[in-house]
This record gives sequence, structure tokens and C-alpha cells, in this order.
Amino acid sequence: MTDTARPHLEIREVGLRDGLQLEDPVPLAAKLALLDAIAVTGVREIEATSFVSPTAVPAFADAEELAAHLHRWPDITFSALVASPNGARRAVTSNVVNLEYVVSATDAHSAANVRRTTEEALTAVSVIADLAHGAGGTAEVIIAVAWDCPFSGRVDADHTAEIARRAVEAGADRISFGDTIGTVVPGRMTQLLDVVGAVAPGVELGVHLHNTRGIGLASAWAAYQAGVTRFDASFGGLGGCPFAPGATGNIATEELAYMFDESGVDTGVGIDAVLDAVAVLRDVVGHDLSSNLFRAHVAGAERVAARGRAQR
Ligand SMILES: CC(C)(COP(=O)([O-])OP(=O)([O-])OC[C@H]1O[C@@H](n2cnc3c(N)ncnc32)[C@H](O)[C@@H]1OP(=O)([O-])[O-])[C@@H](O)C(=O)NCCC(=O)NCCSC(=O)C[C@@](C)(O)CC(=O)[O-]
Repeated sequence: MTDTARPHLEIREVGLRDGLQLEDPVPLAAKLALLDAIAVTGVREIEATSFVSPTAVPAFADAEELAAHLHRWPDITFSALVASPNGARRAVTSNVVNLEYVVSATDAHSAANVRRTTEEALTAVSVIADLAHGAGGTAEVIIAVAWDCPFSGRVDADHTAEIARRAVEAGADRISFGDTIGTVVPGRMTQLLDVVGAVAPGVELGVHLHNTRGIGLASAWAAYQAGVTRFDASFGGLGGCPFAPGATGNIATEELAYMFDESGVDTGVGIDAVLDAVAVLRDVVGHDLSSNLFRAHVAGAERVAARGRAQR
């Protein structure tokens, strides 16, 4: 439960989308079990799936089927990633009206991801925003490779900020910056947010960070200090873009919530409940997860069990 007297922020859980997109397709029943587990953690927003090409990302071939179950969690605001107007149409037809549309800051990543240039991808923002708004929802643009591209290197902050400005001009309600290959550091986070503040003042901003180099939480803290209060995170730290070589997991929901809650910033997220959900996730994907907090939790539980056995 959020304490309104404390500073607070929103964590959007993206494990069902970013988390699963690099995995072998997970059966619908297992996705619903994951939703059951994550829906009781206190997160208020969940990015549930992607309406993209099932050839490009087989993990979300069941997007429509999953969407038909989302009414089961009426207290959660669900959203979906889309990569084209066609995907946006599929989403709103499935009653998923809050859309995240990805625009890559470089042509090279855009070509790998959606087979379009950045300019072509930007052209679709107004169409997608109209579709979302017409259905009573919201349109967010996530700018992928906002700081660094695995194909063309460093991205100028002015360039990313200009994409943000144009996306808002075209109808986006909100912009999130994606650190797709997990290279950003606090100084560069602050630099980009400063430039965006000058170019597109007053825009609602979020960040979508990957922890590839272990700096994700530090950059999240820098973003918070710069005024950002919306963060994507993935339980267990699962995730990664299939079209960005070297991409690995998102910052972990439980670690982000732990950092902020212990710093007096309310996330509304119950850490123990997320750790329970991560245990379900580990069984579903069948491999270890990168979350240090989860590892510490498992190791702590094993120590307690070993002590219990020794005392018997
Ligand atoms: C945009 C559309 C829908 C256009 O796909 P389309 O509408 O089918 O149009 P097309 O003419 O470009 O595609 C023709 C054929 O190529 C296939 N195709 C098309 N694209 C690809 C691709 N990339 N890789 C492999 N195959 C691809 C496509 O599936 C189709 O095959 P068919 O169905 O005829 O057999 C499609 O390109 C697509 O779905 N791309 C996937 C986008 C995606 O889901 N990327 C991962 C999410 S973005 C991300 O993770 C970054 C983010 C948001 O998290 C932020 C961050 O981390 O920083």
C-alpha cells in the first residue's frame, strides 16, 4: 500500500514482456501463473505482452489469447509493446489500450528490430497514438538504444532528445528511454535528462534500464534524482532485446524496490511477494536468474534450513 506522505514512484513490471522475449515460448498457462504471482506484489502496472510479428518474436504468438485473460486482475493497469500500427490495431482490438511503441534512436538498430529507419518508425507515432487514444488508452514511446547502439556506437544526447520531442509532438503521452545494451552510467543519464528537459520541457518521462554492466540501479537512482518517477523493471532481472547483440536482463524489480524503499521512497511493491514470484519464474524458465537479491534470499533460506538440520 502506498504511503502518500512519502515520496513515491511507479515501477512497471516488464518481466512478462521484456523478460520472456528471449526465452523459448512459455505456455499460456505458465504465463497466467506468473501473472497470478506478480499481481499480488503491489505493482500497479504490468506490460503483459507484445503485439509483434510471431516470426520475429515467437514468445508472443499468444498475445491475443493472453489479453483475453487480463480482466482477471482488475486492479492492475496492463499495457503491451507494439512495433507497428498493425500491432497497435491488434492490441486495441484485444482490449489492451495502453501501448508502448518502440522507436530506435539509430537506423541500424531500427533496421534489425523493425526493418524500418528511425524516421519511418517516427512517422507511425501519430497513427499509434490515435489508435490508443481512440480506444481510451495511452501511447508511450520507448526510445531504444537511447544512449548506445550495438551496431553504430554512441548516440548523441541531442539526437535522442530530438526524437523524444518529435514523438511528443506526434501525440505520445510519455517517453521512456531504453538503455538497451546496459551501458549507461549516472553521469550520462543526467546529461540526457538535462538535454531532454531543455528540448521537451514538462514531458512525463520514464527509464527502461538493463543491468548488463551492473550499473543499472546506480543509473536508476540518478534518474530519480533528476526527477524521473517511472521505472521499468523485470522480476528476477530477466530480459533482453533479441535484436541487440549483447543485450541482457533488465534491472530486477525486487532490487529496484529494495533500493528505493530502503531509501525512504515508496514503491508500493512488497519485496517478499516479488521474491516468491521470482521463484515461480525460475521454475517456468528453467534456469537461474541474475537477481542478486534473489540469490541472497535463496542462500539465506538454505543457511536457515541447514542450521535447522544441524540442530535436529
Ligand atoms: C515491426 C514488425 C511487426 C514488422 O513486421 P511486418 O509487419 O511483418 O513487416 P515486414 O514486411 O517488415 O516483415 C516481413 C517478414 O519479415 C519478418 N520479420 C519482420 N521483422 C523481423 C525481424 N526483426 N526479425 C526477423 N523477422 C522479421 C516478419 O515476421 C515477416 O515474416 P512472415 O510473417 O511473412 O513470415 C516486425 O519487424 C517485428 O515484429 N519486429 C519485432 C520487434 C520486437 O518485438 N523487438 C523486441 C522488442 S523491442 C525491445 O526489446 C527494446 C525495448 C522496448 O525493450 C527497449 C530497450 O530495451 O531499450
